[in-house]
Amino acid sequence: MHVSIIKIGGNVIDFPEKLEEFLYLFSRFPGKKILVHGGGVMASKFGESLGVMPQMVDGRRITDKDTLDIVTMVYAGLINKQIVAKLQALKQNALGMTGADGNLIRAVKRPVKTIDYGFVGDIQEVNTDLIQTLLENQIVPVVSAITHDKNGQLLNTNADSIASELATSLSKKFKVDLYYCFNKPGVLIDEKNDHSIVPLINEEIYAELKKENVIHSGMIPKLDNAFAALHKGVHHVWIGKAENLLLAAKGKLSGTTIQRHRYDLY
Ligand SMILES: Nc1ncnc2c1ncn2[C@@H]1O[C@H](COP(=O)(O)OP(=O)(O)O)[C@@H](O)[C@H]1O
Ligand SMILES: CC(=O)N[C@@H](CCC(=O)OP(=O)(O)O)C(=O)O
Repeated sequence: MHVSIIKIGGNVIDFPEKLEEFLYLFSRFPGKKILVHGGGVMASKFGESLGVMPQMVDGRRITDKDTLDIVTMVYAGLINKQIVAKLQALKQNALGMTGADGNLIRAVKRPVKTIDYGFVGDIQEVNTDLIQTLLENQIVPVVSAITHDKNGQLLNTNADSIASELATSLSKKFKVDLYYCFNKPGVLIDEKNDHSIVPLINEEIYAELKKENVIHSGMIPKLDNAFAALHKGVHHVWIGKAENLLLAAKGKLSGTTIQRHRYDLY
């Protein structure tokens, strides 16, 4: 089986017409597929409206008890169910899940080192048998950024990490491609210039661009997750604009392809 894992970020989800367009393209995406979604932008706005201010460190949300309740309501509730309903309308048999549903993703609360992230989960195990059963029955899993520790505690886990870990675990059984869709057309040399796409990136280029601060903030965990997935057996990793998803599926260069080393050939 060939499985595609497609991740959509909060900057697209927050714009209803962009989300609608993306979900239409996702519904046309060929083969077995899983949708992983974040929703960080909406969670921050919703939290602020309730007086809970967002606190991010290295692209990760510090998640206290109130924040955990908010992200659970926003990711596992509102966003997940809206996406599922829209995909059902597009004739996709979507099934919305958190990591707790069917014990899909077990995580541990991140140990406190220099920073206490609170209820943030690091993924330990993925129930690949469950995913296989769903995919074999033509069901499209829609996975939100909430995991659990199997002792009754929900945890907040970055959606890029969920996509990477799902891809890595499934790659032990299947050929897996990973697509990170966001609001820019790929990794850019100049963030303000959509034409400055880096078509291929390897760890050497990544290190240089990071040093020069060309790559920063949310793009760092995204690329770390992308390289980790490639190292652990994922076949192909792509980063690009949500609206270019189908071009990417056809192998047309429309965003950034991640390569392990300088001389890897895709
Ligand atoms: N070199 C770069 N090219 C493109 N985006 C970059 C770059 N460096 C940093 N970024 C930032 O990374 C962000 C994407 O990360 P993030 O906000 O976590 O994505 P998502 O929308 O998937 O959650 C972009 O919106 C952009 O502001
Ligand atoms: C621990 C942690 O940082 N969790 C993320 C999960 C959501 C997410 O990743 O959303 P985007 O893909 O839209 O950024 C957060 O709460 O922001």
